[in-house]
Amino acid sequence: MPTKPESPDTTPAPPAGGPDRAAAATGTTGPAGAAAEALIEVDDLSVHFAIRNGALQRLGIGDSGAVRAVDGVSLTLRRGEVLGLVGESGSGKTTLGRALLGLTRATSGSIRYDGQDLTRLPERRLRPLRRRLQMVFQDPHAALNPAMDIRTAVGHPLRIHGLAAPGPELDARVVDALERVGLSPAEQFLDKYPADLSGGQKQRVVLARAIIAGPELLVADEPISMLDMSVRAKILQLMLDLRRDLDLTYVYVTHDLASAKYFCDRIAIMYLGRIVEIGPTEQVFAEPRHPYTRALLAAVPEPDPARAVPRDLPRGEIPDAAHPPRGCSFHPRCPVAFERCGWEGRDLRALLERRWLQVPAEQYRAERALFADPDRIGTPPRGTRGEELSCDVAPARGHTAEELLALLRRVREEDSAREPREPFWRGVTGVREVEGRVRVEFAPAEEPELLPLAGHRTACHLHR
Ligand SMILES: Nc1ncnc2c1ncn2[C@@H]1O[C@H](COP(=O)(O)OP(=O)(O)OP(=O)(O)O)[C@@H](O)[C@H]1O
Repeated sequence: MPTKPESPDTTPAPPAGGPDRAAAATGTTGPAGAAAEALIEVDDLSVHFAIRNGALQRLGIGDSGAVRAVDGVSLTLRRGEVLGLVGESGSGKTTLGRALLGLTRATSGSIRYDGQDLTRLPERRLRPLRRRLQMVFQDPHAALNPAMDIRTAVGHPLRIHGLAAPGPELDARVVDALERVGLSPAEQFLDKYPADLSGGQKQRVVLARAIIAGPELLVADEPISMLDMSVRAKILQLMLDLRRDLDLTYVYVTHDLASAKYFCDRIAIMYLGRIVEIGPTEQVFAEPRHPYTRALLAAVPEPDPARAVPRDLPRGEIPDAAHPPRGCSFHPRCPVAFERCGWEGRDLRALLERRWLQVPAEQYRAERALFADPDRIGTPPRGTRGEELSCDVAPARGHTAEELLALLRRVREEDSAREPREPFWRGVTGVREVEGRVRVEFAPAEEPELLPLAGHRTACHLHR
């Protein structure tokens, strides 16, 4: 790993609507100092992708809704910083990164850059801005056209933005860009094709193409993950050198905390379309506050076996972004969840599924047979965040609500006697019979807001 240069600034950006708003967006309430200028301000940004189930919808019985890839994100990107967007697959990092460049359209919210709201600009007005807002993709092999020589590939942004016509001036600028990314003597690369280059060289060409038109921001989406281990650190170091020499700002999209630790000034931890923790990298690593951040950090391989920590993330998988969990999206996986985190009907289903994996087969069959439709307990309508304060569970034909009620009470008692206790029951305020069904009632819940804590910001009810 390269040595991380001194951070240019980890103090808050100047207020963009009052100090509270600035603090909320930057993820820090650190001491005032030489405030870095805001390059981009994102306010309450959402990107939802419509789910279309064409044939069924035409019949009026289809499943509709939206994947909430980015869901109410606010942040300020400061000029000259490296901001990491970190999270598991599906957390919305790439979509947020693309939205910052206008490559993916926002559903709502704003992205202010250079006095304009990118979310409202038509494509023809976005196009000239792309010279200053560039993307570096994960796979350098796919990013380069195999039939295009390096001269043409790297010079392409200058041509499409009308900054240079083919000829000596364009060639000189291509040579300069290639030299800046460490490909020298650059002239020897001009007539080569991607197939003539190694993976690391291709990523350098991709970087040369990204910087040639004088950008301000590079959104780099897993720029080293497809590269050989031996060249990853060199590419990150090159990117840091380019930032210094060309006054660049980076958004670094990654699921790899180790590289984020060395590369980023600040990191935003994303979970299911939201930022759950944001702050200066050192602080987030030294004092992670959100249980999800802690779980991610615990999953980073520990080189020192004496300090080995559990590698697994908490139980369960990242939920479907088409209907995120009620309250805090992380609560179904959270080891320290409590009453107000947003328990709901599908958590009961997950609990029963876990139980049925553990009990003897005969007991599993007997218990499952009591439920009319155990696979759909608590399933919220597609496209909605669970909002129900209770969930009704119907008994199977031939069984009664009393039998179901007795079973659920027994499960609750068993779970409550166990260590560690099952957190689900902490959010259950009542289990009773209503009109031939069993109603499970839940404590009120809110979505946690990003609030300041220990120099960074965390969205977790534990820290309110
Ligand atoms: N064009 C699209 N149409 C529909 N759904 C999409 C689209 N792009 C992304 N999604 C969905 O949005 C959610 C967020 O995806 P995104 O790629 O932004 O996450 P990510 O954190 O970058 O994941 P990865 O590391 O796997 O790229 C996922 O549920 C994904 O399936």
